Amino acid sequence: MIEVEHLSKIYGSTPAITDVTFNVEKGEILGFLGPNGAGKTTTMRILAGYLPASSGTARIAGFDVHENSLAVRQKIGYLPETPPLYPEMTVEGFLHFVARIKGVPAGDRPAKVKAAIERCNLQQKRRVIIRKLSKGYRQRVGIAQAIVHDPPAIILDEPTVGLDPRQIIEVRNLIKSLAGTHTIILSTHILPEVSMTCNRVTIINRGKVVATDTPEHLLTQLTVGSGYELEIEGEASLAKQMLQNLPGVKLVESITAAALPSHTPIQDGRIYLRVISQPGTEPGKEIAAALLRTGFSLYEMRRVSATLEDVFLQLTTEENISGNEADSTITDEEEAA
Ligand SMILES: Nc1ncnc2c1ncn2[C@@H]1O[C@H](COP(=O)(O)OP(=O)(O)OP(=O)(O)O)[C@@H](O)[C@H]1O
Repeated sequence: MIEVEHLSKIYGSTPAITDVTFNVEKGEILGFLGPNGAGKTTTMRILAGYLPASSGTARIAGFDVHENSLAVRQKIGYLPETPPLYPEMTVEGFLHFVARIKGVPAGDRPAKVKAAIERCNLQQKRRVIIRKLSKGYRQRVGIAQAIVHDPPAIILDEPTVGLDPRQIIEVRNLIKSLAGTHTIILSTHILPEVSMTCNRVTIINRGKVVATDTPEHLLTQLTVGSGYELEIEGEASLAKQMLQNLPGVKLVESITAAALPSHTPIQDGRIYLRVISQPGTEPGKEIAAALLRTGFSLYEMRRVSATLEDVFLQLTTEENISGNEADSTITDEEEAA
């Protein structure tokens, strides 16, 4: 339904996105995830036909966004970061207006507006002036204006920014209810948004796609993974070597003091290790038995699960290392948390 191939955009001499390629299948919700400045809005605006690309192509329902921009605008609903609302209009009046400019025939407009109002749970507010609505309701009106002409594809740029936790849940549920009948791209810099809402995720950093996959698959593909954290006494290199050879163990690494949970009392002579298991295995019993058999004292053993946050940090950090530049990724993640 949405096909993006080798898309690039350069502002002056600054590349905002470079060689971006991804697809979204019919009925799917794709999360477009990246830190601030990664190039999400630029990509969304090109797809919505509001900005020409410097090179590459994007097609929506088979129509090229540049060559057939009018047809594309009929096929998509777009919610920009700041919803384009007319504050002095009523919700219903505004949606009628949008339906008209989106080319919905006059006879069909009442039914389309009613459907969008119901879908976005705005029945109680349909006669209210937009200026008087809370931010959460305004965001629903923003989504209603994106879907009022019943487009097959919907592009939502950071739809939950600035909402309170209850409103965030409501908007996420609304987006999920649109999947299946609609194809959705949802841009966000908030990780939980992706794992809670999306079937697949494209991760973008510094204008380049660094991964596209299901959230579950991303977790198993990378060196981050589920495993165990250990506090033991003994020689670190011997423990690592011994554990590394156990069946089901993928990786053994030291945990630095800075990475330990803040409540951990660091004891002299103790070593702290993270053992990452092979996907689908649970070598906990073997690890404990091997440690005791070889004379290491085991003080603590905790199961740990990888999160999408680990994947995101790993991918964006690898990108930074290869780009050899500092980045604000950690700050963005702290913000997201
Ligand atoms: N009109 C513009 N002129 C010049 N540079 C721009 C312009 N718009 C965006 N950029 C730059 O392009 C890059 C990508 O910006 P973009 O807004 O697409 O990122 P984003 O992922 O949407 O970030 P955010 O989450 O902060 O909105 C950034 O480095 C930004 O500074």
